[in-house]
Amino acid sequence: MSNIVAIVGRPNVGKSTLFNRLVQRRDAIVDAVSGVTRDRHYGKSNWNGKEFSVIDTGGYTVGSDDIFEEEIRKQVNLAIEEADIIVFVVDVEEGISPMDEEVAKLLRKVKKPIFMAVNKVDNSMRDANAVEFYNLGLGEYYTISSINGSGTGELLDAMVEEMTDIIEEETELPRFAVVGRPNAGKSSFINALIGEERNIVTDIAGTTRDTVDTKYNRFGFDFNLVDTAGIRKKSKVKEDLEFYSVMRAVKTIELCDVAILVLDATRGFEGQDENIFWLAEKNKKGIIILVNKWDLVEKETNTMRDFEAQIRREIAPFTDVPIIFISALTKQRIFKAIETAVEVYENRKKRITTSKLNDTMLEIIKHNPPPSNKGKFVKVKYCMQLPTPTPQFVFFSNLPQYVKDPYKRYVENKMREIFDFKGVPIVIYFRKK
Ligand SMILES: Nc1nc2c(ncn2[C@@H]2O[C@H](COP(=O)(O)OP(=O)(O)OP(=O)(O)O)[C@@H](O)[C@H]2O)c(=O)[nH]1
Ligand SMILES: Nc1nc2c(ncn2[C@@H]2O[C@H](COP(=O)(O)OP(=O)(O)OP(=O)(O)O)[C@@H](O)[C@H]2O)c(=O)[nH]1
Repeated sequence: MSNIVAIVGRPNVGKSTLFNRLVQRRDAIVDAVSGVTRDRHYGKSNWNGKEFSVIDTGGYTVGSDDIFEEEIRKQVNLAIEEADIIVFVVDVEEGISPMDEEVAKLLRKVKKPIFMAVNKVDNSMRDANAVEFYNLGLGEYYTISSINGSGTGELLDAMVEEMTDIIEEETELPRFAVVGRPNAGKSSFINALIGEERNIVTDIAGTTRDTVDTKYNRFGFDFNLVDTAGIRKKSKVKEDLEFYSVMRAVKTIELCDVAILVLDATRGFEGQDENIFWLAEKNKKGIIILVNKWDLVEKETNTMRDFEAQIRREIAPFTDVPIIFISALTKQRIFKAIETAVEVYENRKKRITTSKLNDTMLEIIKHNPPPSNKGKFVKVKYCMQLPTPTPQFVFFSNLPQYVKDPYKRYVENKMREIFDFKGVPIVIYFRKK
């Protein structure tokens, strides 16, 4: 099950501004904790308790004006195929343009929920001007101002009505998603792992979702690969669209337990790799990094160590993620890769008993308590793991509001040292008791 919202529309109508507003709250928190630079085009958000991903198609249009139209048409078609909800943004200042009409024509045929957002309605004077958008034949519209936020709450209320509660289905087998930028070697890795589909045991067609999990047994491990069919069957048209690869990554990450991020060793760890990494982290999925095409790298002393150090700098403070140097071509360390993915899967399911957690963590906190604030001392009384699919811990204390991020990170690092959550995002809350 996924809730993927795609924002479409012609350039300059305010898609990015709306995107920022839709993902802001959640991203702001994530940024503060991890010190990550925010990715512009996709993010994770929630509203009224529903979680969803938002993709801004706008940022992907490159090139001159005359190829814009074709690009936008492709993006709208992909959004129609792949997203769960589409927000079509139009601009009240400009009124209906021929491009809007084109997009509306594509959207009129679609069965998925479509929300037309008439943007730049910054004041009620402009409400009346929005009426002309009825002519696009998409029915009701929402008047919003992405800049000052008015109307966006109503839009979100209506959108989440169409969303499902994402409940992580308990499966017996680990679900792995192989993600990475185009040409990193994802298909080659999958082929090296499973050998041209010869080892398919069963195809489990998702009943409530439009992707396919395929069950494999390799090297003695049972696992599902999420949507390998989708990765391999893609058409030529889709291949060169960055938006397409992002869409697939967003989708398969939502459906997996562990994201296997494939990098191209000859290119390093770059922007798009980082974006996918943090997307998996925000989705609280297990992560392993495979540095592929290692056969092509000139090995001198410390090449591997330096490469690894560079990646760890980029992913700080979530640094205990397994990094494995592989070659899909020569099949070097393919076994190690899958073995590690299974380990991360187990780490993510790990349950620490309340007594063990309190015995170890309260002792550590006693020796190094949170800094006092305005002469008041924070006392942590007890802690427990929450019954969530991914490790989350709550520490009860008298003054939780005084516990700041650096201290939370300290606690997280201690927990990682003691309990081994390699490759797994963990969340720590301080609550009042
Ligand atoms: N008055 C007003 N201006 C807005 C509003 N939302 C966006 N804008 C302005 O419209 C311009 C375009 O906004 P963007 O968010 O970059 O538009 P976009 O659709 O993402 O554009 P592309 O990235 O080119 O596809 C910017 O100058 C924004 O400040 C709004 O609600 N009211
Ligand atoms: N030398 C070397 N080449 C590799 C390796 N893995 C993949 N390649 C080559 O890299 C190119 C891209 O590999 P693919 O497996 O198609 O990459 P992909 O990530 O699936 O690419 P997309 O389908 O575009 O997303 C192909 O030419 C592969 O032969 C490797 O370990 N070593």
